[in-house]
Amino acid sequence: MKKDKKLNPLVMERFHYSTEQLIDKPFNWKQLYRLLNYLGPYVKNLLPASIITVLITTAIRLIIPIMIGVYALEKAIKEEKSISYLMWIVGGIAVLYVINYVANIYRIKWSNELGQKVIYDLRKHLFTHVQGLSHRFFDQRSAGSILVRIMNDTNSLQDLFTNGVINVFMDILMLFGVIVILFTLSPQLTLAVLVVLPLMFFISTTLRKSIRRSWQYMRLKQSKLNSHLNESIQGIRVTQSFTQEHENMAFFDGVNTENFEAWRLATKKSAMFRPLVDITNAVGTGVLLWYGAHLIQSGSLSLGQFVSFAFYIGMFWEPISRLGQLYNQLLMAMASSERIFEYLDELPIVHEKEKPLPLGDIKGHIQFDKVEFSYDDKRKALDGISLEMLPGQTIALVGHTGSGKSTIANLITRFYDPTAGSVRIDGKDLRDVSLTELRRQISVVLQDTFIFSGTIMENIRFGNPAATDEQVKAAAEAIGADKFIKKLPMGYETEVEERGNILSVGERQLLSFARALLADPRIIILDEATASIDTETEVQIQAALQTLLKGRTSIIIAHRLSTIRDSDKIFVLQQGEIIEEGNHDELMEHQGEYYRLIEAQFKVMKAI
Ligand SMILES: Nc1ncnc2c1ncn2[C@@H]1O[C@H](COP(=O)(O)OP(=O)(O)OP(=O)(O)O)[C@@H](O)[C@H]1O
Repeated sequence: MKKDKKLNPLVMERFHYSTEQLIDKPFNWKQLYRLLNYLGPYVKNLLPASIITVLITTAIRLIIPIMIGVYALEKAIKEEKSISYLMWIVGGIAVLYVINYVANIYRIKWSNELGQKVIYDLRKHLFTHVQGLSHRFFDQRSAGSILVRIMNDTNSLQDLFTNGVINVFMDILMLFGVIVILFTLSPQLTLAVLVVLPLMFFISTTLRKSIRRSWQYMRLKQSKLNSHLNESIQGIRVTQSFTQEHENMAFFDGVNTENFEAWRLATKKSAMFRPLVDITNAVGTGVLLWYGAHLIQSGSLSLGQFVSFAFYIGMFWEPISRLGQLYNQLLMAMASSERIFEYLDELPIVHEKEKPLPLGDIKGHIQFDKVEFSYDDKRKALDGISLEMLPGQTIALVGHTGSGKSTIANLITRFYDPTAGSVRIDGKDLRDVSLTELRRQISVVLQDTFIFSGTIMENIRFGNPAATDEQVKAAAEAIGADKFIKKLPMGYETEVEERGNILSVGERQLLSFARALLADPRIIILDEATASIDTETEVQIQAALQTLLKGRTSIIIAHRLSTIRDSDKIFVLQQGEIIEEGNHDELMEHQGEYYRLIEAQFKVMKAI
């Protein structure tokens, strides 16, 4: 890279990426058993079918060398000198090859299907499980790291299930068959040739271990590269506005080089493996020829037996080499499955009782009774909150940043349970009622509206999947969102990307209001956007709010004076405690914290 600008080393230190550790765990039988349980649904169809094809192909491969060496060469040609005998054997071999061909096609088809299905099940299980986990789980992890486990870790198990399980069976069978046949043909020659076995063993274990480590190391570098790339693209706007492209590029260059070097080392080591195995084979073949010739001369081995023997020796190394590879594959799979099972063993902290109370249609009466809550068991986010919100009331929560407003909203939707005290809706403790029934009747409109990839129509329909197009449009009209939607190139059918980048902040807000209106909840929680929007949009949003909040218990984390002033009750929070409550006029008269907050807001507005 051209060094056209001097880099500040301090800036380079800002790049921190937590990468997974190199895992070189010992073999864990319990975990393997748990993993193999995923084969359960296939023990009656795909698994036995694949095993039968393996049995057929292995048996045929074991029979053919005997037919060539002992029967064709020795019996038909040397002893009987009969062409028709030879033709029968050749015909038999041809038939066996055809059967082998067909069985192989099905072996590959079925074992691949088995592998794919197991991974499909595992990924589905993992995704379903992760989706049901509590907010705390997602607080502690980045979306990227969760993605890696659901995709990469399950992928790395695919090979094990596609080839590993079936091949191990085939290889063990083959090895066993070959050894028995070799000893039957000539025990002396077998022992002589097997002197290279320790050499083979040494290469397999030592070199393979080192190869595996270098591939793992390469993956770590790759994951660092991925993280940097991910962050760079996600934050590209900020990078460009602070002109940090040069630093980004320099770091990228560094990681890219590291990745390249790691890859080069890994391929270099891998390339050494095959020639070393070939050398061992060559030594084995040398011993075979030299000692075999000696045995033939002394009359203790026939030529036909020798030929068959040579075939079998060729077949002997293949399963050994593959079993070594499988062992590596298993260790890698152990590392991945450990990460997968760690997620699967994670239980939702907030979970429904076995027999939850039916909630029915709620009125929207909310009570907090001496509620305490902490996210991390260290700092209290809520400290003894008691409050009441009556059905249909509009409640404003105000206070400095970090005072606990969003936490109150999180407890009403039961994303977390209180550490002490209780939250009740219509007199029922939230821990006793059905979670689905509860959340179905509450809508949350967040400051940063999440737009899903799809059309505008689909995004609004997210509030109520059963709604018709007309109902969606009616909701958008009631909120006043239809004006901007109609101006879009395809109207309601305009595609928006995941983050809704083509929409402005105000438009996204209106879209989320329409979504919430369509859900028609009894309780609505609204985190007002702090971003300043133009007066016209402000007026539009105020009107939309009136439609949205009418007849529902509404909790607003309020920033706009107009919302605060119109609300039935205001709770002022400070460090997790309610320090004042009342309506706007009462609190202004009191001249306490609320008064100071409003004064400060006025000063800011005047300054603007
Ligand atoms: N997921 C979390 N994990 C750990 N601590 C958290 C988490 N969310 C919030 N907190 C902490 O809990 C406290 C209360 O946060 P909360 O989000 O309720 O404040 P807030 O009043 O809504 O603030 P803001 O107006 O900035 O949104 C803060 O000290 C915050 O740092």
